[in-house]
Amino acid sequence: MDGDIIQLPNSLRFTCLHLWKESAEKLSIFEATPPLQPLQKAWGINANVKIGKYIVTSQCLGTGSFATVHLALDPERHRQAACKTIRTKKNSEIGLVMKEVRILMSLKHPNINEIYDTEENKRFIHLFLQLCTGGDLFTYITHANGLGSRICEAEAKYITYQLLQALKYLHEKQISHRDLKVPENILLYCPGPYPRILIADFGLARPNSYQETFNVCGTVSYLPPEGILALDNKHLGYIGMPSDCWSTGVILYIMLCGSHPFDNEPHASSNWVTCARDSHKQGTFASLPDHHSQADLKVKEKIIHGHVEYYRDPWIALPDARRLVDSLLICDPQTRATVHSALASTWILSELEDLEALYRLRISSAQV
Ligand SMILES: Nc1ncnc2c1ncn2[C@@H]1O[C@H](COP(=O)(O)OP(=O)(O)OP(=O)(O)O)[C@@H](O)[C@H]1O
Repeated sequence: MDGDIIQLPNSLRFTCLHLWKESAEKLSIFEATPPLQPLQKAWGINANVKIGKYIVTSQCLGTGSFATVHLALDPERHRQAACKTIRTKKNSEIGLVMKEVRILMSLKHPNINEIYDTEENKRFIHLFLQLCTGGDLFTYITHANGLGSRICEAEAKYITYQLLQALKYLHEKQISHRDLKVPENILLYCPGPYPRILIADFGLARPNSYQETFNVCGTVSYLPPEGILALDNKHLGYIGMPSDCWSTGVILYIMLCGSHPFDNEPHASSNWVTCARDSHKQGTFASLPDHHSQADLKVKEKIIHGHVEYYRDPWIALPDARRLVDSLLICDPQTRATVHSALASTWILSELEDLEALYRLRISSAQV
């Protein structure tokens, strides 16, 4: 401890000095005073700060279009958390963020990122969330092993099973997520194979999701055909739950074959394109540069025609998986697979016992 003295008889006397490392030397996610980044300064978190009962560190875990997320510590419960900070300018924005909070607060599921607390001041809303240390699903798929930007069938099945469990829970509560995508919104609870996934970012989630909405939002390359049509025709609406099922089909396709079913041109980068007309995420779509709009147009066309190519590996060897992807990527939302029918697909049912056993062992037991 700082100040302790070790005295060795007839020998030297040592005084222990607790050395506080300069921030520039710290790199690990779990260290309390890591290097500063300009964004963090702009966001107002540039050193350890106390927000409510939490100590929010300057360690940035990630940034989205509307939020920045820092590592936080809860000294009362001796646990770490992720502090998602959203800058709010108008009262209406506060209302929309609080909508996300209310939805999250009403949810408790092993595959949904839990919210612990919120703190609010004039400029920011801070959401304290369950910490995920495994990164996002996209990074996992592209870096996990030597399969070249895809994962093995067994892992893809286990991840799909978890995703469907979370969606079943949400859809039974009449909530749709509407922004499921691999790059940011599916996080891994911790590193390692057969990861536990957590759905994050409920900023576009919608209650009463059996109702048609005219406010299209989400990421273009994950939107279903009816969402794309509604995006371009303001009088058209779409329903959130079938939209989540479509996105699940896209995610499953990506996991198994390592490319996007519709956004697969070499320079098509519409993956990042977020569009929304009904939330604090408003306006992004409108401000796209031209070349992105072009790439985006192609992706939109492919989605509307619902043409999925299965010409490459590994589809020949995976007929049941392909049938499930096909059923989730049906253009007509009325006949598209639901979460229940996806869970009852041959691909899932053929290994249900093993899936359930692994899920119970690694997830349900960890929740208790
Ligand atoms: N609970 C968490 N634990 C660890 N990291 C997280 C957590 N939540 C978010 N992050 C990181 O922060 C990043 C941004 O978070 P999030 O996607 O929620 O922000 P956003 O601005 O709402 O996103 P978007 O750009 O999709 O609108 C994520 O991509 C992820 O890397």
